Amino acid sequence: MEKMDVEELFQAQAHLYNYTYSFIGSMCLKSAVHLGIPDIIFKNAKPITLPELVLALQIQPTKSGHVYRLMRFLVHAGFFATTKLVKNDEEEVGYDLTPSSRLLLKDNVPTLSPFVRAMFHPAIVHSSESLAEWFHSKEITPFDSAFGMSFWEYWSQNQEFNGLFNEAMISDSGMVNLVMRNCKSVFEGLSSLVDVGGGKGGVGRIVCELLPNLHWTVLDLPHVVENLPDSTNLKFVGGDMFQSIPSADAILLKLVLHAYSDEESIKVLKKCKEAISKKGKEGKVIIIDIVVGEKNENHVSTEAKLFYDMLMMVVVTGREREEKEWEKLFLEAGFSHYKITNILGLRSLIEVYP
Ligand SMILES: C[S@@+](CC[C@H](N)C(=O)[O-])C[C@H]1O[C@@H](n2cnc3c(N)ncnc32)[C@H](O)[C@@H]1O
Repeated sequence: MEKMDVEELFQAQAHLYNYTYSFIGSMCLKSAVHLGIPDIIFKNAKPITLPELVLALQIQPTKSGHVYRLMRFLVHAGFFATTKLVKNDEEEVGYDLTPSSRLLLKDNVPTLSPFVRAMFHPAIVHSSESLAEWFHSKEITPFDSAFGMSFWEYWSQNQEFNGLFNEAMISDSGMVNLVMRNCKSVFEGLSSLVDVGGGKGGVGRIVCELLPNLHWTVLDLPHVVENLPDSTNLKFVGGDMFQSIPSADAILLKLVLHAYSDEESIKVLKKCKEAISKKGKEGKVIIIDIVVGEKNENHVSTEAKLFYDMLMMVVVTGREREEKEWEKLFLEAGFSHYKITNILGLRSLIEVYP
């Protein structure tokens, strides 16, 4: 065989093995979160040596040697960095945080620790294992095949899952909320808005503080909004977006439509159009969600968006859409034009007009 062909084959082998073993990478990340390694390093206030880390972990003494191997992998994967430390004239390696592991600090704002924990829930991991069989089955999603009910039914019936996922959604959406203040102009001039599937009202609190004259209503499923107290211009309503949406100048759908099929999304968008047309004037729908294939994407962000799409395929009926696919939904729901702005990291802001 030619030298070049062999090199290419070995490179292909490495590529294949990397994806075959990426679940081991996920489990190493899970271990780091469950063992609390990011918080231990943060509390140390300076790079931590291996013996210090082992001591702080309070693990079985026989496992100490394996911590080095776990850290070597996680350093390679970019979750920790190493620096050289000199102690008693001896050189030692110190482990430090990287921007990715800073996002895993429990008490930091923002933190993605609850999000990462929830994604490792056995219900998610287990349902993704039946993806291949699902292509042959008549079940709507691999999650339905695995649990005999939809993800939404499982969420409402399982107390632990409900708590874990609500926290996960709050932490994921906290990343978008970081730059929500920069979106003030999108909400200016509106006197009322319904935040459909608005969860615990995270965005509402931020925007209402900036625009005290804007009346913000969160519409979400009754079990999500029960017992949430209203404030001056923020109120919570339990309901079902497929049944009815209160009228307002604008509707916000943040991280909602990607969890639903095209048919379901068109149904919701039609209800939104009715809701913004009731007052005699036509308002707008504001969508915050992933747009796949945007100009400013790099390899890492494209991969994250495509992973999200696979997750939507495993657990719900939704999908991550390219601009053309979004446009098709808007036109079918009776809207005439839209504008996409990309200032929210993995998510984009789409303003849709009747
Ligand atoms: C991914 S979360 C997004 C929450 C919030 N918009 C945010 O960005 O943090 C999706 C939300 O849609 C809500 N939801 C799902 N089905 C719904 C329905 N039929 N009617 C109203 N809300 C619904 C869920 O309860 C959940 O709070």
